[in-house]
Amino acid sequence: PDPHKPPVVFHWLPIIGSTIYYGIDPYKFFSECREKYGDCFTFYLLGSPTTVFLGSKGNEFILNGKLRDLNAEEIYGPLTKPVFGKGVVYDCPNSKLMDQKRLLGPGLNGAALKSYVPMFVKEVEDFISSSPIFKPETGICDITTVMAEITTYTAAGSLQGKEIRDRLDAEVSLLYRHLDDGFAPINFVLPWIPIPRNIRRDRAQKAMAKLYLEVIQQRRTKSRSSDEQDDMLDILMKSSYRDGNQIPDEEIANLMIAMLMGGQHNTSSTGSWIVLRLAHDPALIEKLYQEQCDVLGPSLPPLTYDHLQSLTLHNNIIKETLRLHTPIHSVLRKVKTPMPVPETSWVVPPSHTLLAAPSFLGRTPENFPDPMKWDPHRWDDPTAGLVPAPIEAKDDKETIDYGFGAVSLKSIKSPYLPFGGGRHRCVAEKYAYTQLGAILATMVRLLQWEQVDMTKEVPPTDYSSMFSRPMHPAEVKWRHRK
Ligand SMILES: N#Cc1ccc(COc2ccc(/C=C/c3ccc(C(F)(F)[C@](O)(Cn4cnnn4)c4ccc(F)cc4F)nc3)cc2)cc1
Repeated sequence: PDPHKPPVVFHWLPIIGSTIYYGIDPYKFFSECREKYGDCFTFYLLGSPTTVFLGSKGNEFILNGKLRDLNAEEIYGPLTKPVFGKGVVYDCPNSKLMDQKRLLGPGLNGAALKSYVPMFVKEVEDFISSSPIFKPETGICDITTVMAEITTYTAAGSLQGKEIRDRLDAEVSLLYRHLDDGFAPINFVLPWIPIPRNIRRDRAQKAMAKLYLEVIQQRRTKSRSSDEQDDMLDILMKSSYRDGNQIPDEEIANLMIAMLMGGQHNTSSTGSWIVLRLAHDPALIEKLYQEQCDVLGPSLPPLTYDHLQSLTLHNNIIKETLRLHTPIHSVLRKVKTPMPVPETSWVVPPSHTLLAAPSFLGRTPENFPDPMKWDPHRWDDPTAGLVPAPIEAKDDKETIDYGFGAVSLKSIKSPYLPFGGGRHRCVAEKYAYTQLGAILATMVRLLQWEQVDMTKEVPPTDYSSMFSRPMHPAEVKWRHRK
């Protein structure tokens, strides 16, 4: 083995290398490799030498890597450009992405976010009162299907705006499905193959973008009643890039599609896992109902953003679910300049892809006692998930601003990073918590549920799609709360 490179994971097959092992269960694969090779090792992912660097040193090395050394858009661009469209996210220089993240901020935080909560609640109430699935008094449903619909309606009913929401039942959901079918790991390597799925994806992207352009035109002509809170579309229509130019309408449309895609997969996967984990321990559902009665009063008034901030058990359930069920398990970067691995004689060459798995630390006993136990109460301990900081930790206050707000430097050392870190850190964390919190609180008010077979374990994880999710079918037995 080459003393100047990280060790290569033994594999039988050329090209395929360890792809299948990794694809079936990344954490199991990483854990076995870590036993043999330590935190930094190289494996072959569909022919590409992929260097994994686990632990907080690896997270720092990759998530806080310098722009001249590491590149995200080279890896993600081919996959996301056909789905999101031109000129946004990974189809533009990183500086433009940082500017786009800055401009998205106000639509994902503050007054806009607060205004979404009644919309989230209404969408869940309408879904449960009108969907044929919930017509009877009790029944069995596939929670991944239900959560996908609830997530789409709550995202459309808030972030996407009224016009898109109103067209959701008919054309938009079909377009969304065609777009989504094009969002598959195979498109990391072969995004251009003209298979029907990709041709439909390209057609759907154009049709979706056209829809947004029509809505933008409509809004430009008819001035909206001023008392309504601006939604994301309003905010982007009023926004300008750092260079003073307004965001072109096409880029506004494509950013809205990116938000829809990103939000959809992360929230529906996490929402499904929350329901499945609670079905395995239904007493917790009653605890959640009790928490709402205690905190909001037995009359259970209409839910507000401020209410959600005080529902501690609800938030700890989301937090604990994200620890074991982080939708994105691997963060990938292209190496652009040879990168020496600190405290070793190794240099990662530009032919390699770097892979960080921030949630690997969420499964290590040194960071979380009994790590594979899903226990929301572990977060009642104020020291849970904190890195044992040396006394003289001076960089506590130090932050860095990549262009969309201050990100703390120390936070990258945390063993709990479900929203990533550094310049590519998620800007929609608060939106995600608010959407999930509103969905969970409303479902708890309307339904009770448990596993079809209470002796079973929680379903296994399907790591093979773009976002890890429960293996299909994931069924729960539910009934309307009296
Ligand atoms: N055999 C086999 C075999 C081997 C391996 C595998 C599977 O291996 C892998 C490896 C890596 C990955 C990475 C996932 C990945 C990355 C980027 C994105 C994204 F860009 F899309 C996103 O970050 C998503 N996001 C962020 N926050 N919210 N959404 C985003 C950004 C901004 C935006 F506006 C909208 C967005 F939605 N999405 C997903 C997934 C699977 C299967 C089978």
